[in-house]
Amino acid sequence: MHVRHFDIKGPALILPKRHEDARGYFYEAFRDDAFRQTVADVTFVQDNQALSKDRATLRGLHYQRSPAAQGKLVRCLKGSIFDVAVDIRKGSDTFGRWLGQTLTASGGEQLWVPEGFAHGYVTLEDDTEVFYKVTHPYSPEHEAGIAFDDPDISVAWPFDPALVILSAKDKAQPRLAEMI
Ligand SMILES: Cc1cn([C@H]2C[C@H](O)[C@@H](COP(=O)(O)OP(=O)(O)O[C@H]3O[C@@H](C)C(=O)[C@@H](O)[C@H]3O)O2)c(=O)[nH]c1=O
Repeated sequence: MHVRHFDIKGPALILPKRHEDARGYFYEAFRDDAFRQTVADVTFVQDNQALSKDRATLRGLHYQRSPAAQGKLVRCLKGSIFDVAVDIRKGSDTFGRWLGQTLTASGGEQLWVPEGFAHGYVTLEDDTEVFYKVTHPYSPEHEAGIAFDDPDISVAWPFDPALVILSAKDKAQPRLAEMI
């Protein structure tokens, strides 16, 4: 697998090596030893899968508070997304900055979003399925969110913010400044 890093320290883009033949392809979608050595020495404890029926469905920006903070390893099983991580690590040089990456089922790219980041994505196609591994179990009492359109963060989402499809919860998320 090939690993790329970003200006914001911590997150990584993972490009698994695909073996193609006449039948199709084979690849190691996740390998614990390689991940620990080249990306992060973490243990994944839960796998999540989400289907979004419509293009422009936006989920986020979400995180779990300490001591239930989660690292997330995100990929697309069907369709494609624009996946976003926002640095909310207190004292970080890049606090409040975001990075975005297109993840496609056809390309197999994976984004590693460590603890200390809020995470969100928007679907680029109808019937998009997202799969992600997390390093801490779901804990509703530690769930938190930030408005996807917080002007202090200014994520360049690939859709008009007025046109995205949101959950009731995500329509009412606070701004990052209100969280501190
Ligand atoms: C996240 C989660 C939700 N649920 C339940 C709660 C609720 O009834 C239903 C849907 O939950 P949500 O509306 O929070 O789903 P969703 O908006 O897809 O939330 C997810 O968004 C992305 C961006 C993330 O990064 C994830 O960590 C998670 O927060 O699923 C679980 O049972 N386990 C879980 O781990």
